[in-house]
Amino acid sequence: MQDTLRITEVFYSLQGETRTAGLPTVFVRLTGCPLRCQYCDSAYAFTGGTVRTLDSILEQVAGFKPRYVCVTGGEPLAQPNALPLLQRLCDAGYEVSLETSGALDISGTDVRVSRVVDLKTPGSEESHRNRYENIEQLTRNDQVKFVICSREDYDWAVSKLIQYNLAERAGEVLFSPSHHQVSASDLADWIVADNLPVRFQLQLHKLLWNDEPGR
Ligand SMILES: C[S@@+](CC[C@H](N)C(=O)[O-])C[C@H]1O[C@@H](n2cnc3c(N)ncnc32)[C@H](O)[C@@H]1O
Ligand SMILES: Nc1nc2[nH]cc(C(=O)O)c2c(=O)[nH]1
Ligand code: SF4
Ligand SMILES: [Mg+2]
Repeated sequence: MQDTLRITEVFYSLQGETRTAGLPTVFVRLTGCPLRCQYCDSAYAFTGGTVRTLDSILEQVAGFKPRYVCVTGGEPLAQPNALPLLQRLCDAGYEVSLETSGALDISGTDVRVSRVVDLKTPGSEESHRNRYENIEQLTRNDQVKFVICSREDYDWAVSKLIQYNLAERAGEVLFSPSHHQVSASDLADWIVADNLPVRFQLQLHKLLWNDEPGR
């Protein structure tokens, strides 16, 4: 029996988020997530999916001839075979990123992977799941993300930024508005007013394609 993963979709699009936003990227979306963030835009990946071998996933990715590959979900790290998938994608020469909730241990991932660790804010209703031990693992190749639902979430994110010295520890700190839950321009204004060392983000794929699955 070969190594398998449960997969919701594999698609080629423009990266909508993170430090590679705007660059053509293959997405591998793994099925299943132990969290239930109130804003989740990927709830269609909680169930269903297809069990596939690593070989078949690698072969499909190669068909797009990408430079960038993003492993997302669902929660990728909830499936043990996410780790060999990440390693094999790196071995194949792609620049690999991993989107993770930060609720599971990130320490087993290949060092070549840029881990995008979402620190869940109180407004997500899943902040009790944050695994703060992950912060010690972060390197300059990694990214930390806050999805902000309100001014209270913003203030919370600033307190974590300072408490854990995140701007020094990670290569990027990303502040993104929760889609339609906080004014994007208000969030931008708060960041400028506070002179924060963070990168403001909008989800480009929602502006371009209104959140269609597979984009
Ligand atoms: C769908 S999750 C999959 C990976 C992982 N489960 C996680 O939460 O990071 C990918 C990213 O989309 C973000 N996201 C989900 N719903 C969103 C929304 N409504 N607005 C903004 N970002 C959202 C998540 O916070 C996360 O950073
Ligand atoms: N275009 C595009 N960029 C993305 N970046 C992260 C995504 C995700 O769902 O994790 C995503 C997505 O679903 N689509
Ligand atoms: S952890 Fe990620 S996939 Fe899971 S519910 Fe939250 S945003 Fe959605
Ligand atoms: Mg998405």
